[in-house]
Amino acid sequence: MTAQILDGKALAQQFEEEMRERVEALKAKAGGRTPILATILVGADPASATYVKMKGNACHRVGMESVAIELPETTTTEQLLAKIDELNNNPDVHGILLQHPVPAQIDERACFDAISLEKDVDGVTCLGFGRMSMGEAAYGCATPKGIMRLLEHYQVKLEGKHAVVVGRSAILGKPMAMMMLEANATVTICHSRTQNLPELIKQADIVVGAVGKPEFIKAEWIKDGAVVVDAGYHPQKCGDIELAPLLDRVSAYTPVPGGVGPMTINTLIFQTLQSGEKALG
Ligand SMILES: NC(=O)C1=CN([C@@H]2O[C@H](COP(=O)(O)OP(=O)(O)OC[C@H]3O[C@@H](n4cnc5c(N)ncnc54)[C@H](OP(=O)(O)O)[C@@H]3O)[C@@H](O)[C@H]2O)C=CC1
Ligand SMILES: Nc1nc(=O)c2c([nH]1)NC[C@@H]1CN(c3ccc(C(=O)N[C@@H](CCC(=O)O)C(=O)O)cc3)C=[N+]21
Repeated sequence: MTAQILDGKALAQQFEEEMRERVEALKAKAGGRTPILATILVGADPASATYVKMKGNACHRVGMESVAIELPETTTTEQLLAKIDELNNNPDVHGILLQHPVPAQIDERACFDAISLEKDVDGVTCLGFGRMSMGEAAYGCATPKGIMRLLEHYQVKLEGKHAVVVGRSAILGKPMAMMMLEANATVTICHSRTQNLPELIKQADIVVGAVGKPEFIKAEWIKDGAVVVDAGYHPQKCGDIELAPLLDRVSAYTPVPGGVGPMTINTLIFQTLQSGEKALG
C-alpha cells in the first residue's frame, strides 16, 4: 500500500496564496488597514521565541501585520492580565496569541480566559472550547483545527470511524477529541493513566499522537490501513509516533516536520483574517 502523505506544508502554502488575495481585497475596502495579530511571549525560552517569530512572519507573508509583545520572565498574572485587557480594548488588534507555556508563577488558564472571544483566534479560551464542543460558532484551537482542515482537504472521512487521541492537554488533545466527536467519529481519549494503550490504539482507524514524548507510540500498535496524525514535534525532528516502519502499511500519515506544524500556524493566521474581516469588512 502506498500511503498518502498529508502534506501540511504544501497545503499551508496554498492557503497562504488564497489568503493574500483576501487580505488585499479587505485592505482595499478598509482604507489600507489590515488585520493585526498581537503575539505575547513571556520569558525568553528560545523554542517559544522561534515559534512566535514564525507566527509573525506568516502574518507578514500574507500582507497582514503583527505586533510582538515581549514580557519578562518575572511577569505576574496581574501584569499579564492588564496587558491582555489593553489588547482586548485596542480596536486595531484583531487577534491575540498568548504563547504557551508561560512561567510557573502565572495562572495560564486565567490569562487564556481573559482573551475576548472575538479575538481568541488561537482558540484557547474555555468559552471558545465550550462553544466549539456544543457545535456553536467559535474559532478553533489552532493545532487541532489545523489537523481538521488538513484531514478535510485530503478527504479523510471521520464519520463513524474510531479515532484514538493520545493526550488530553487543553490546547491539543482535549479540543482534538471534541472536534472529531463533532465530526461524528467515535472518539477514545488516552492519557498517562490509561492502562491498555497498545490495545486501544490497535482498534483505531485514526490515531492522533499528542503525547510530547519522542516516538512514544510504537509502529506495531497501529493497525494496517490506519490514518496516522502526529502532532508531536521534538528537536531530533521526529514526532510522538514511530513513523518509519508504518510508511508502507498505513493509508495516510502526516510527516514530521511538514505536517501538523505548518497547519497550526496557518490556522492561527486564517482565523486572524476572519476576525479582521468581521471588524474591518
Ligand atoms: N505542531 C504543533 O503545532 C504543536 C505541537 N505540539 C507538540 O505536541 C506534543 C504534545 O503537546 P501538548 O499537548 O502541549 O503536551 P502536554 O505535555 O501538555 O500533554 C501531553 C499529554 O500526553 C499524555 N501522556 C503523557 N505520558 C503519557 C503516557 N505514557 N501514555 C499516555 N499518555 C501520556 C499526558 O497525560 P496526562 O494528562 O495524564 O498528564 C497529557 O495529556 C508535544 O510533542 C508538542 O511539542 C504541541 C502544540 C502544537
Ligand atoms: N498558545 C499557543 N498556541 C500554539 O499553537 C502553540 C503554543 N502556544 N505553544 C507551543 C506550540 C508549538 N507550536 C508549533 C507551531 C508550529 C510548528 C511548526 O511549524 N513546525 C514545523 C517545523 C519548524 C522547525 O523547523 O523548527 C513543522 O512541523 O514542519 C511547531 C510547533 C504551536 N504551539
